[in-house]
Amino acid sequence: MLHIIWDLMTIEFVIVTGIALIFGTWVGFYAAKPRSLKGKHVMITGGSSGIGKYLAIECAKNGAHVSLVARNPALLEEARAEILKFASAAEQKVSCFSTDVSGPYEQVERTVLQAEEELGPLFLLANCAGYAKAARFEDTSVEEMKKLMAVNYLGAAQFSRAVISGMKGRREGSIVFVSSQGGLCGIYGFAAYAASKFALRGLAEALAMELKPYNLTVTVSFPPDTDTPGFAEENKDKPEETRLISESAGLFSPETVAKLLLDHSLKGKFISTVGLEGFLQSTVCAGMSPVTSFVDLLIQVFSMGLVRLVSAFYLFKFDRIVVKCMENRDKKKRSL
Ligand SMILES: NC(=O)C1=CN([C@@H]2O[C@H](COP(=O)(O)OP(=O)(O)OC[C@H]3O[C@@H](n4cnc5c(N)ncnc54)[C@H](OP(=O)(O)O)[C@@H]3O)[C@@H](O)[C@H]2O)C=CC1
Ligand SMILES: CCCCCCCCCCCCCCCC(=O)[C@@H](N)CO
Repeated sequence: MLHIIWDLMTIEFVIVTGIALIFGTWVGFYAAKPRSLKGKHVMITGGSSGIGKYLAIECAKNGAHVSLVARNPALLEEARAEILKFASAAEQKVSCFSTDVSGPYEQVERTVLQAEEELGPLFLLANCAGYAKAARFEDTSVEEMKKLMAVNYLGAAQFSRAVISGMKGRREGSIVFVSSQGGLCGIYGFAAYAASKFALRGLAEALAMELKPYNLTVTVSFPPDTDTPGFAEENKDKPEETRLISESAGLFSPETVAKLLLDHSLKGKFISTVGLEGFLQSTVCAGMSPVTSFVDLLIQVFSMGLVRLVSAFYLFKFDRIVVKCMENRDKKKRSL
């Protein structure tokens, strides 16, 4: 009996994947026309390092003027010089703004105003500034919880709030949020971090509905572990459990994450994922997120049950990791 159900589900999956692939090829190559960035102004918070910096490089390659927002002025200048090398035209500009995204709102507004004076009206805002702190919940200070929320969530919310009226008036533009695969399912060691990344999804969904009539799109990216300076920092004191569980979604380069994110954003896709696990996870977590891709909707409709089953295997594996790590720690303690 069980194997008949399994066979039926497999057949269903193969048919759906087949249809999706044919449609996907058609839509991907012929129908979906990405918007052009030539001469447009793109603002990237967290643009001086990691995913944000590579996103800036991609935008520069596509002919955009780029404004970078981060705290450290030296790092900003360094990134500016690197990004300029990738500009496709001599008149392209890259400007730096040393602003804390979690600082006072007046400062955020001033940064946006100044950047628009220098580089023109904003076409795309990418909220990449953020950080991760991996620790068991009882080892996480309340201060750290507040800071994660202030930088990862409020930072993105304040910048979005500051650019929206202008974009609505112009009837063109796009907002990008960088969440995380840890913003789709809560895992060991990421309690405080996950909350800040889940929050971004709620914001993005509501905003997408508000902005759609104004021809504005919202994209939220859910990257897996990405090889950046921020990732190296997070690894210094990351619990073994968090590392092992995260690893099951793979490790990707910031170039890959940034390229996909820009492509998805310019095509108006709401969800941007990287890798097979990322795609499967976004499928099972599709919920009531906006429908921006017919192919994705088709895949979600026909494979949701099966992918949920696959997710149960992953969760089972994660629980095993947690138990194993606990046993190993106990063993070590006893041998001391
Ligand atoms: N790397 C990874 O494995 C993953 C990362 N992400 C998310 O992607 C985003 C980028 O991460 P990643 O590229 O690894 O990080 P990096 O640490 O390499 O870069 C972070 C950037 O954000 C800036 N930044 C940090 N805090 C603030 C602040 N308070 N105000 C203004 N700017 C700030 C940093 O500059 P400065 O310090 O000078 O301010 C820097 O430019 C983050 O939101 C992260 O949570 C999501 C999934 C996986
Ligand atoms: C059918 C379902 C399949 C799903 C399998 C995949 C499950 C992945 C678990 C979560 C991975 C969390 C990575 C967070 C990376 C991150 O945000 C930090 N590195 C930040 O710097």
